[in-house]
Amino acid sequence: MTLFEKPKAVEELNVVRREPKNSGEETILTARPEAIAFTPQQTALIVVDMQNAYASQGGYLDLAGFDVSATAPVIANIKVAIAAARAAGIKVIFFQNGWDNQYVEAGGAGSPNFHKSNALKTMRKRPELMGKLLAKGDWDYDLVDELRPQPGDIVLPKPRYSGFFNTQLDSLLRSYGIHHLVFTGIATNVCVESTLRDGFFLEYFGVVLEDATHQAGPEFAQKAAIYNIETFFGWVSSVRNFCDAVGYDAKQNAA
Ligand SMILES: C/C(=C/NC(N)=O)C(=O)O
Repeated sequence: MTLFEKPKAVEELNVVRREPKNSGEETILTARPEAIAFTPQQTALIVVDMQNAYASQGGYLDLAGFDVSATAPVIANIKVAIAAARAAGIKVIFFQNGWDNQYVEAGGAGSPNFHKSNALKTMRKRPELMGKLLAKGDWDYDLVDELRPQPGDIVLPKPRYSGFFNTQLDSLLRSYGIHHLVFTGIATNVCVESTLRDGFFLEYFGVVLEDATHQAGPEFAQKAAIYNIETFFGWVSSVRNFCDAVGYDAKQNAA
């Protein structure tokens, strides 16, 4: 079997294929509600906001009262997905959410972000945290140690939940000829879903690897986001299926 040959099990299934057809060698990702075909050269792996703020104890979500105790397996799964993407020639794009340490980019009281951001609200309650939560240059803003960008990866700062808002994402994807986006990161129900939705409106095919994501809030928020994506905006798959699709043996590469 060559690297991107279709596995027998999915050959017979209903497969979503973009038209005009992808120009490179195609592979098929097992997903819900149906399998989806993509070419690695026209696909990006999007790593959403894997910062201490969202994934570490003592980071913003934790301080704001959200449960981050189950993020370690998510980090480990994202690490595998990143390695598989790099090995297959899939562009890896990291997002970092946040603002300058004076919070000018967060918007003032004229911005809904000022009123809805739980980071900003937490800092208004606890002024000693001002200049720390989601502030560029602080530990909270940094990507977690386990997920470090490498040469060839792209790192994009973003000031709001959607990765398409006020960033270079759309123009970068267009210049690379990328139209399939594979999503990982935190939080499924906020920045992952917002970015995937905006991508849908811009004609990008979005797939979320559900075991490489984690919600902000109760478990029903994860279930609802996954339901929305699977039913209305895109496709849902797993890190294992992604590795299989690109011919990456996670076990062998872990050794
Ligand atoms: C709640 C929240 C989520 N961000 C994200 N990266 O999904 C926030 O930024 O306040």
